[in-house]
Amino acid sequence: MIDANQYPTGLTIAGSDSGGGAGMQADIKTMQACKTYSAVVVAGLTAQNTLGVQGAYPTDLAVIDQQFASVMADFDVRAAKTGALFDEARVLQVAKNIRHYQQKNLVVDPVMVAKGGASLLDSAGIAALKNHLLPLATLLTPNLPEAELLADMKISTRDDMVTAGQKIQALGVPNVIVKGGHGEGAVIYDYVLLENEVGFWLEGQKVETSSKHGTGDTLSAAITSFLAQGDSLRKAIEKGHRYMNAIIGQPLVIGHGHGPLNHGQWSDPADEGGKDYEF
Ligand SMILES: Nc1ncnc2c1ncn2[C@@H]1O[C@H](COP(=O)(O)OP(=O)(O)O)[C@@H](O)[C@H]1O
Ligand SMILES: Cc1ncc(COP(=O)(O)OP(=O)(O)O)c(N)n1
Repeated sequence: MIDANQYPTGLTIAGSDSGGGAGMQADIKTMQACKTYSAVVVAGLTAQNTLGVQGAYPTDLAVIDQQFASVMADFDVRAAKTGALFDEARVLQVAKNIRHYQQKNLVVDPVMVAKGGASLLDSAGIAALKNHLLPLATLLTPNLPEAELLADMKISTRDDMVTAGQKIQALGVPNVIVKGGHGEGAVIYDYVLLENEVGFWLEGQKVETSSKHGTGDTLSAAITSFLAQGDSLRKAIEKGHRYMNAIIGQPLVIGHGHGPLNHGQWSDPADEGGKDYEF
């Protein structure tokens, strides 16, 4: 028998991707692969596939409240993450609930634009995220375009990534990863800046694949999983990065556009053991 201590609960507060590759579907698959149970607050529905987003339908505000109430009444949510939140009203409603339930270990993935170019957060939503959600976050995980917008600067070099990370931290979030997946070159560098620590780099060989829909969701969900399991933030980030590197090299060729990741099942080779179960 596996109980809530061995298989802790993480929460994803995100949009649904009907194509199954990104959004809450990527989060649920990631958490399952990383051995964390996932509860969900659906912030909106998208009609989406590997070719793009055909429609986006934010959830009623009262329904967001009700989902939070249901989840929080029954589960011990040890870590949570946010994904696509669509607009100012959804961001404010989520922030209100995070405050109300005093949710700790909050990873905010400031999802703004899908790979196909569709907007998943309008400009008032970006301002609300910056002013109301970011101060509640344990960790913010912008990609390069999101970091450029939040830090209000162009990012062309690794030095720029460092400066952007510092500027974003100064906005009021203690810990930041500036993800380098959109960068040039054979190696991808993610810059990690943790509270009271010197920044460091996580490196990975760039995998040339069209199957990388949902990479950002997956990384943030993996980190959330490991936080739920009680790992330190640094360890959770390092394990999340190892998980990403392991799965991105096993692409699924499904659909006709940006294919999904193959989330699979994963055991961290660096783990000393004791966290593996028979399924
Ligand atoms: N082609 C790739 N090969 C290896 N790792 C990648 C690749 N693309 C992205 N990653 C990794 O996936 C994670 C998400 O990065 P990124 O793609 O920048 O986020 P987003 O999906 O939010 O745009 C990062 O850890 C990054 O290093
Ligand atoms: C519903 C929904 N949420 C988030 C995203 C974007 O996810 P991301 O991990 O940034 O992946 P890409 O879309 O950039 O591949 C999404 N598309 N849909």
